[in-house]
Amino acid sequence: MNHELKLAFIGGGNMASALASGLIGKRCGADDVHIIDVNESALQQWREKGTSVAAAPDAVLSRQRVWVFAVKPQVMRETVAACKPFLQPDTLVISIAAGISSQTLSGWLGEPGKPWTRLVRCMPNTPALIGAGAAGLMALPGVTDQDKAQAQLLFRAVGQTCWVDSDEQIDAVTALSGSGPAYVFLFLEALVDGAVKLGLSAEQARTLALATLNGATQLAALSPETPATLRERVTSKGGTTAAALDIFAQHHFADVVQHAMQAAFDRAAQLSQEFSK
Ligand SMILES: NC(=O)C1=CN([C@@H]2O[C@H](COP(=O)(O)OP(=O)(O)OC[C@H]3O[C@@H](n4cnc5c(N)ncnc54)[C@H](OP(=O)(O)O)[C@@H]3O)[C@@H](O)[C@H]2O)C=CC1
Ligand SMILES: O=C(O)[C@@H]1CCC=N1
Repeated sequence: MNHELKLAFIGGGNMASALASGLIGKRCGADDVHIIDVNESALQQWREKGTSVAAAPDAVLSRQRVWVFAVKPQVMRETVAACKPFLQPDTLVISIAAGISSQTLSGWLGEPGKPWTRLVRCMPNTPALIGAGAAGLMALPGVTDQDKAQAQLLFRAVGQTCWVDSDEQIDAVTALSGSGPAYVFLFLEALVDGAVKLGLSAEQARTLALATLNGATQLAALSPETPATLRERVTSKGGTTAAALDIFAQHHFADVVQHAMQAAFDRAAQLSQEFSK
């Protein structure tokens, strides 16, 4: 275990919990992690995990080499301002907030005319909770190779990572894998409800629907064939799958998915505009 990794989460909610649960015991000890959160019940849960906690930024932050900002975008500016007095020249700052651009963040963290560029913007997702996350990362010029390796190590501990080059691409990652688990859960709910309407019990439906999503995605990941070919293999001419896929096509399923992703992407850009003022 790497006890060199001294980590702070500023905001200890859903996403910080998902990340920390993969990291503690694997990349660092609980006592290497410091949590700042305004919510007393969240802090109590962290105390039980063995981390140090504080209700407001404190001097412990100065000793934590990596800071992960994990508060909602709406409170990010005031949170950054409160933490800023504890920044050290070698602090690696990581933000996981949706829709706050690296330029805006580096302005908030830096001084007039001297933006803070030791900054990684990251978009993770909640399956990190079980080590099956997907995260896009982007680094500003002040990030050293060692910092990059450190950030990569952090998020690799809880899933797959992918470096991207721009804030726009982070917004695209947000629309795909950041928000994506919610799309999959929606599809799962629809499959289960559909199966119950067709006469299966909720338990039977859940077991088979989960196994189908899991099996199909594993097959797509392991097979050299494209998803389109794998889909065709399921689809017998004049058979049941063709009947179902006809309905998806009539309702423009692919368009609906792409419109939904565009809305997530646009919302990220809109947040980014709002918070750059
Ligand atoms: N949830 C997800 O799937 C993903 C979320 N993200 C990003 O992660 C960030 C956090 O999201 P999520 O974990 O879902 O949010 P949560 O609301 O679960 O967690 C945020 C935590 O921060 C606390 N908090 C509020 N204000 C402050 C403050 N000033 N200082 C310290 N802590 C504060 C909140 O307390 P209280 O509840 O009392 O306000 C809460 O405990 C967001 O920016 C989001 O865009 C990124 C990828 C995926
Ligand atoms: O819904 C949101 O804004 C956050 C970002 C990605 C997932 N949850």
